[in-house]
Amino acid sequence: MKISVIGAGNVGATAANVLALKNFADEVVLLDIKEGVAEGKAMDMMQTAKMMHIDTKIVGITNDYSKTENSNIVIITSGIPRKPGMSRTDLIGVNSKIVKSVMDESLKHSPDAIFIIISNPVDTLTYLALKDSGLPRERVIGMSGLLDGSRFEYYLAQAIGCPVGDIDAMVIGAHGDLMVPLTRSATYKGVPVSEYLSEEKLAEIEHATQVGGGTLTKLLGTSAWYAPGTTAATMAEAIAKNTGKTLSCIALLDGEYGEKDVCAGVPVVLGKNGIEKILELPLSEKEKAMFQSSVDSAKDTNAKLKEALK
Ligand SMILES: NC(=O)C1=CN([C@@H]2O[C@H](COP(=O)(O)OP(=O)(O)OC[C@H]3O[C@@H](n4cnc5c(N)ncnc54)[C@H](O)[C@@H]3O)[C@@H](O)[C@H]2O)C=CC1
Ligand SMILES: O=C([O-])CC(=O)C(=O)O
Repeated sequence: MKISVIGAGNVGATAANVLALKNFADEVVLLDIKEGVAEGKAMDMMQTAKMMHIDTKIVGITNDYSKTENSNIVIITSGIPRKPGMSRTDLIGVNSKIVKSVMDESLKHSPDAIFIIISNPVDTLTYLALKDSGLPRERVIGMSGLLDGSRFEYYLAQAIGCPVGDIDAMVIGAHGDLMVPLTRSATYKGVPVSEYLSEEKLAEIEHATQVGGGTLTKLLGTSAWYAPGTTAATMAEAIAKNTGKTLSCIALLDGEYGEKDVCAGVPVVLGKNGIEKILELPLSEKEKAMFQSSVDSAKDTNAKLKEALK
């Protein structure tokens, strides 16, 4: 199993490190355009190998895609992150061009790879990567729902006062402030969280989840990386190990949830072919309306692509 991570910044380097710690890949290649940075980070990680029981070989490279040859999975994190006060959509001008060129180069060297897109605005850049490459939707997957769900679970666990591992909750929709935390089906040890938390508290948690990335951006001065990098590695693991786990991921919708020709977060069964299946949840009328508004926001961003790529 060979996995390439394009972009050796905060998210890319974290993804590579977590992949190495998970220890299931033969090789992880970290590539960046900044001279020496990927090499340095790979060397630094390799110097933890004995202490952390890592058998995976981590290779760093400056812009030489031949080293990514025949990757099974390519994770694209290249691009600029937002700063406090910016929206993810503000990144489209710079990042659409970067993702398009990185996708083209990666595909030349790894024609059979499954692609995980991270760069923002991620729903739209997943759509771009799909359309530009002409790959089937099974092989181009965006990362966000699992991350947003982890934030939702964190906030719920904080409020209930329990370990986060005892909470199960999911977020669907586009990766923006209109994302849809599925509170109705969120549980603490199988019991609806509404048994433990008031409507007001749950509304507060939903909002905190929706703006979770922005909150971290304000605190850090740039956007988050530990949970995003870990989420990317976890998606790659589900694909590489063919687990069939259902994770919320960004997929091209083709009639599911009444939507077509748009990428947004939905529950996806991940396996050796990438997207094995999209699960259609029985949403309430309120959830359906929220999902619709969220997907409409992704469509609005998609409409900016043509101009952005000029
Ligand atoms: N989908 C999601 O949920 C999340 C998405 N993101 C997005 O991920 C992206 C990366 O974020 P960070 O790692 O924090 O940024 P960063 O600035 O730390 O790293 C980005 C790296 O990409 C590299 N890069 C730029 N152009 C490149 C190219 N053409 N080829 C190869 N590498 C190139 C830069 O040199 C830099 O090292 C941002 O767009 C951010 O918004 C971040 C967190 C979560
Ligand atoms: O907030 C950002 O810009 C980065 C991101 O998508 C996240 O952490 O959710």
